[in-house]
Amino acid sequence: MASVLGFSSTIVTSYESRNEPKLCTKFSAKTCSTLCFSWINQHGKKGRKHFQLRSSNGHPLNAVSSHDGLAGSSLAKEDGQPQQIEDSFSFSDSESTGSNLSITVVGASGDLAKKKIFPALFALFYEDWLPENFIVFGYARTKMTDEELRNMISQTLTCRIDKRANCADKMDQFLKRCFYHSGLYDSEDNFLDLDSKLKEREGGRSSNRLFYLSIPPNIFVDVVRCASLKASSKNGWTRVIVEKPFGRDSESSSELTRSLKQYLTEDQIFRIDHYLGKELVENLSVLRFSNLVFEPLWSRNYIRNVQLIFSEDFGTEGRGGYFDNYGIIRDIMQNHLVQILALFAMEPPVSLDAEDIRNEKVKVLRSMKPILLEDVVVGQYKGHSKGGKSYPAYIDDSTVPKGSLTPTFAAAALFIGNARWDGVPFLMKAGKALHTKRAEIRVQFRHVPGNLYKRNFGTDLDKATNELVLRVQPDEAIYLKINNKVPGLGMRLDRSDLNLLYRSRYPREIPDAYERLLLDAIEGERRLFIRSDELDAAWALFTPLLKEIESKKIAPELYPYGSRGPVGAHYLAARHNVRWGDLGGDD
Ligand SMILES: NC(=O)C1=CN([C@@H]2O[C@H](COP(=O)(O)OP(=O)(O)OC[C@H]3O[C@@H](n4cnc5c(N)ncnc54)[C@H](OP(=O)(O)O)[C@@H]3O)[C@@H](O)[C@H]2O)C=CC1
Ligand SMILES: O=C1O[C@H](COP(=O)(O)O)[C@@H](O)[C@H](O)[C@H]1O
Repeated sequence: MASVLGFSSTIVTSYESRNEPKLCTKFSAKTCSTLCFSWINQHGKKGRKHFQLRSSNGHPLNAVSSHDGLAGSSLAKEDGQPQQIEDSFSFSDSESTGSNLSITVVGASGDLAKKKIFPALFALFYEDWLPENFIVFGYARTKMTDEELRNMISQTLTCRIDKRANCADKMDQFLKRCFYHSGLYDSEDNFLDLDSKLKEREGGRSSNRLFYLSIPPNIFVDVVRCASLKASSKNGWTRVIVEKPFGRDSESSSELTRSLKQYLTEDQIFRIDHYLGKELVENLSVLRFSNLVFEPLWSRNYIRNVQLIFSEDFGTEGRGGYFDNYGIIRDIMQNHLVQILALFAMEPPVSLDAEDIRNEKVKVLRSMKPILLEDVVVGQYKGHSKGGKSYPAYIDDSTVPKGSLTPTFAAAALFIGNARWDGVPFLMKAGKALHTKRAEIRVQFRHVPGNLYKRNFGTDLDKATNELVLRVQPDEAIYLKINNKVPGLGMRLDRSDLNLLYRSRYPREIPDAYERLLLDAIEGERRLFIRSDELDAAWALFTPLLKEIESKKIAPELYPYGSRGPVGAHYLAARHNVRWGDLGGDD
């Protein structure tokens, strides 16, 4: 760790950008301002005369993107028109005026709030990432007191495995900052009451307000209208995190965007895709752009296929009602997998700034060739008994309509029609109720031309090509399959792994994706959030396919709960000369 004197030069050039504000929070506010001020002066970044939070891309934040040509964020005026305000958060503001951060979790009684959002907020608090003055409000229709909310939240809070000190104290301190307000999602009056409660807790300080919409999509617009008209900040920024699904197709997604933009500017909307907050997905660009060995190989010249694989070993039990309206292609492929694909395939961005990265991602999405029905396999799990235990079929769920054709599994071959990737199959596979839970990116390289060791491989030359695997979860790892000489006097080659196993190399708990994304939203860093044109391009890719599947009533291939999925997926891969890497048996 750099000494205090070395801070401005050493930490700033390091990739561990989040050590900076964190380090600062450990110093007195004055020392902190001086250190960061000195860095900003030295590097001339924006010339701002106070400490700034740094984003996950290592840049001091201006907290305003120039996308959409806006110089500042806005909040809606009473007439519903966006009104320009200063959009910045800084510790110096917080020092001089004691500015506050108020986070309202809308849908606080729900599953996602309990499972992910409150625990992530606590983890940020536990690790000193939140500003000194922050409060958290839960909002939902369910009647609850502050104390009942605290009890509910406390069930799912955990401390870092490797840092349990003061856990109970920290939980107590966090819970004291949590409050609850019960209200309807479409009632401006109820949001006005929320505004009064927020103001009371904010104690007259200037305040930045973040709303997390952890609710079903049919009420997004009502909430945004009410929150923006009646509970947005009058003297700081107002931002809204929106959870997927962002529509069901191009039309409904555009309609949602249009409705949201009646009350918010694009800069205020943070469309979350939690896969972009996962450690290994975040590392994809680092691996590519900070190592000489990968980028030169990153094209059709050396890569023969790329596989994006998502599987869960449980079904949709309990979520059948939601799932049946969407299906696996909308639930996983159109967002999580396609976002990873765009990051994987994009050209090097001009910089790590959000707009530079999102510009490159959107180019990839717009270069995608239409997905052909013949390049897609859909499946649905059926009931299965194993070891005396029986597992239900998808349609056994009482919330799923009888005879539903909704796919719980899909595999597809996608192609990018640009110079770098022409002809390279990007194979996606996503499924529920499979034999394993995992998410990974697999890159299979071409054969070595004129390989001198051909005869030492045995019969399966295909297995002898290099393969790079980024295991997103579980047990995060990056490994490269190489060919190696088996030690001894003979000349026999063996497949071996160069293995970066995270739990061995970095034996500390990896933050949950929601922690990174919440912190980014607080800091105004948009890099890991979906811009509206990215969303449009992703829907433009999948909407025709979805319509074709639905209008032709394509029957999904049934596969047993807990199996490896429909055999059709193997035929699909084989037609593109691909072997699924996750089924190879030696991974
Ligand atoms: N759960 C998960 O793992 C994931 C969820 N998401 C998305 O996040 C959002 C929230 O998810 P989740 O917490 O599971 O959702 P829930 O179904 O649990 O809904 C959240 C809250 O919204 C209110 N609510 C539910 N249904 C309705 C309705 N029909 N009309 C009005 N209010 C309703 C309820 O609160 P009350 O009755 O108290 O008002 C409920 O507690 C959804 O958009 C979901 O698609 C995305 C990824 C993963
Ligand atoms: O967005 C979603 O993601 C979850 C899987 O998330 P993970 O972080 O647990 O891998 C999935 O279960 C759900 O169906 C989907 O809506």
